[in-house]
Amino acid sequence: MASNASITVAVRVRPPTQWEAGRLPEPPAFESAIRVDGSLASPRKALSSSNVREIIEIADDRILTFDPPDRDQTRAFAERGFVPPGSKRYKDRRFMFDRVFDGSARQVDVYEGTTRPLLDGILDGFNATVFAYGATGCGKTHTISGTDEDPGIIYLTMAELFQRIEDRKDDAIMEVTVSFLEIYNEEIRDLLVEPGTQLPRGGLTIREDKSVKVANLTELRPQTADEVKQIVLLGNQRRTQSPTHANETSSRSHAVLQVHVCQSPRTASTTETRTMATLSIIDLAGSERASATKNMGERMVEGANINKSLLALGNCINALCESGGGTRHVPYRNSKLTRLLKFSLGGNCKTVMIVCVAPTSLHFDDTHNTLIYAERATKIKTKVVTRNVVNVDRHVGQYVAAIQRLNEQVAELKAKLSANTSVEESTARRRRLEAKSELDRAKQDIQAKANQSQATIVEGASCTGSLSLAQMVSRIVREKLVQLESQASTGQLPSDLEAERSVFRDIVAEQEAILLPNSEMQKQVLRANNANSMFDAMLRAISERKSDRLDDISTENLKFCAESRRATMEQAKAVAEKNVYLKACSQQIDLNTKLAGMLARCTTMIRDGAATLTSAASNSDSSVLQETVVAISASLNNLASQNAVAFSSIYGRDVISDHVGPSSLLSFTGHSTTSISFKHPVLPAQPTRTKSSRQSVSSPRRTSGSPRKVARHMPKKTGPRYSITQKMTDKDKKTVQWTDEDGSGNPLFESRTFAPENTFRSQSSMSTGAGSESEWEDEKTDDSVLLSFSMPSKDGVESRGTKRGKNSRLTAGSLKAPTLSSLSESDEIVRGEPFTDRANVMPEAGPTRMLPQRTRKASDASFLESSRSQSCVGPVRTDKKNKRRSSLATPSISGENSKPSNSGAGPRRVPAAGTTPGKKSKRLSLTSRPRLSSLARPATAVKPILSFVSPVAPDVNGDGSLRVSKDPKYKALPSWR
Ligand SMILES: Nc1ncnc2c1ncn2[C@@H]1O[C@H](COP(=O)(O)OP(=O)(O)OP(=O)(O)O)[C@@H](O)[C@H]1O
Repeated sequence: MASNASITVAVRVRPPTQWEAGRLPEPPAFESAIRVDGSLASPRKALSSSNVREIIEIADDRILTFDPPDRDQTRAFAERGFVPPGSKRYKDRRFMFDRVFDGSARQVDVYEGTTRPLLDGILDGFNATVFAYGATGCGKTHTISGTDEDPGIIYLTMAELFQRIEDRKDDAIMEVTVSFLEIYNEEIRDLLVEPGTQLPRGGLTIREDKSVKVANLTELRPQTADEVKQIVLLGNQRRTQSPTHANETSSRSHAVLQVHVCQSPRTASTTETRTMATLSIIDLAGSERASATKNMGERMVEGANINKSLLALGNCINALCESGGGTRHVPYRNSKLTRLLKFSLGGNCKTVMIVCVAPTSLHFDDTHNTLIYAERATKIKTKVVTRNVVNVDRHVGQYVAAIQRLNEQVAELKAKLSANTSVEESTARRRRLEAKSELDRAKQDIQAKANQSQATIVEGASCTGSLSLAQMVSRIVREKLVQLESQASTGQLPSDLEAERSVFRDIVAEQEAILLPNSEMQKQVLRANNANSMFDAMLRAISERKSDRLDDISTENLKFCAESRRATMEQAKAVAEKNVYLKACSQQIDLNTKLAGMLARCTTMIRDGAATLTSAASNSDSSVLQETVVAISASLNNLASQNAVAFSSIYGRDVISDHVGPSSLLSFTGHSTTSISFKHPVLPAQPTRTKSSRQSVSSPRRTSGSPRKVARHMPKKTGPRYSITQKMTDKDKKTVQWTDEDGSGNPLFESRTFAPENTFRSQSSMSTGAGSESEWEDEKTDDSVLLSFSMPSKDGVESRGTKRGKNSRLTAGSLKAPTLSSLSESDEIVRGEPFTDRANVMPEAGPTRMLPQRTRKASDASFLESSRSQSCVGPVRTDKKNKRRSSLATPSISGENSKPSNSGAGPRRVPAAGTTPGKKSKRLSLTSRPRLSSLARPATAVKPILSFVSPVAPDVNGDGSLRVSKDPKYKALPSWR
């Protein structure tokens, strides 16, 4: 491969030095000095005393004009006087070079315009030389070496060379060696010899073969451009420099930096093609005129040698120009410099000559000579440049080295590969870790949101269940109410039905209040729906979010996680709703159980009351009284029989016991009806069965001074009432009403709890058929039971007569409800309290109170607590609730109207939150109020609504059975009316 080339000549005009700049005239110094008429114009400004002027005018990047005409004619006249026409006042010579750089050119501009194009050749095996030529102090050293802060061509060239070697290192093995010498007084000196070593610093000889080499020259192998820069700076320090008149740091020698680049391709062929190239960068000493430098002595000798070598260089250049690359003799051997540059000037080399000139007239002649010198160099025609390629046939012995090298190469490539693999692995691992942490973060977000929302959502589900129950209660009661309303439209209702209607209206109103859109429960459901929607949206957002950090598996994982969390939430909602229904069922069963016992006891007491009245009537002298009492007695018997029939049809057992003993009325001190609660799923304990407990029918005695709110919940008109055990007071408004009245011939069992102040809880209780704790907290202690009966038809009674005559035991196992066997009264047994001691006590204030007042014991209070705690209806209870419970339980023990049987027992009274200790709580009561009007109303066939009964057999013998009386008097069923 060959390349046509001649010497590239570039001119760099240095900027004026500070000293020069101070003597240059400020442009424009004068206006036009010659007038149109030829006379001189008077100068406006005083002429500068200095004769310094710029003598280089740069036309473009290739052309400059030396000593151009001065535009200031006045000044020209002042400087040079009159010039006859035809004679030339200025040199005004134009030079054209390959590149011209003005004073503002930067180092990198010069590098890119001169040396950089040589690099391609160097790496392709072409020799190249760059030398700076010029008069002393014109900027050669500055251009070639530069300073540490503003490095010159050497540093910039080496930096790019090493960069290109780095880029090619996969294809070729490249070696760079550097030598640095100076030619001082025709002596070659090694600038890289460390002082104190055995190596000779000077006196080196040139060996010329196909190339020119300096023997015993130190060669260094720098790896970076910075190392080369340090080498050059070090060499420059060792270079001979002396201050001269022209330059404070004048180089008194020619400095030659040679960079040898040898490269061999990474192949394993039998022949190896090596390319070698040498880049020589030469900083010549400055030419100087002895007269100008005023050098004496050693300096003058130096200058003479410098001039001699430069003259030899000029002669060589002249010879090269004249020969045109031909055979004319070129006197290379006249100086060490030309010998060294032999192949750079006329040989196989690309050469760049950087000519440095000063810009001012102070260096007029030097600049002129230099430009002429440089112009001549442009005419040098070098030979065709060829690559320095050596094909080395490998000797057998070299194969070992080649194999060794290849092995090293393989190892190197393996290392690279494994490095790449490990990089890929580490990248993959990092991405996995990032994905995992992102996934964990997303899961935590989901969990946090679930934790945040779950309580609200689950509570909403409970409220939804409660609303469903309220709807059901509302619908059922409304059906009954519609029947009553239609019956009322045909005529005035009897008082018991009127009361029932009023109660139903209240129930419906309460239930519908719950169902109103702005009710608390509906609001809670709304809140829960909102929370649920937000939760769903959040899950959607998280599971569908796009993240660069998440890989496919993590994305799927996140989706599954979100679905799983959604399913978990749905399950929690379903469980909450189910629990509402389960507790409602449990309460219903509990309620039925207790009401069954109450019915049995009341029926027995009615029977006993009828017998007592009959006996009393026989002793009376008044026939009217006798007749009345007998009639009442007959009605009571009829009522008892009817109840027994109803009981039998409901529970499948006869309620009448054949037990003969003292009258239940006489022994009655209260019964366990106080334990009836529409809210308590926990069954009362098994009582110790006694006659009195079996036969007593009494309304609960009020033991606490808590206020009654029942007045407003009571039927507005309940008609005439009479109490079996007491006279009703105004406060006794809370009732449970049993009626057989629906006209369908079915016994109707209705329970009623009147609304407490907390509508929500009241309605919830109604929806479940059981009162809330707050509603029923007093009913166990002080409320009577309102019983309303219809007189059965005689046929109806007789049709059941045969059954009534039998002894029958009502046992847990014989009851219909399959869940009854799970119920027990063990707590009563454990407590050892007689059944009659339980809290179905009568209001002590009643004037008609027949039996001693009994109070509830602590066990009743604890039962109250335990029962209340199991209420599942309504919002989650708070501390307020707990305090209230305490306050509710205690009055039954320590109320001012009660006499605790065990003063040491019972819970401590704690004032309810929101109420003052002395404030009466608003609670409902269970009252037992048989009504004459109800008794007198003709009965229709009754059918129980409730089919579940408790295993608790109320008022039974110790074995739990209930015996039916065979007393024939019960068969006489006179109508009350
Ligand atoms: N292009 C330039 N820009 C700024 N300063 C320059 C430039 N060229 C030269 N100089 C300054 O001019 C002064 C002389 O320069 P330099 O030493 O490079 O000249 P020289 O040609 O090497 O002289 P000699 O032949 O005597 O060694 C130095 O102080 C240098 O910093």
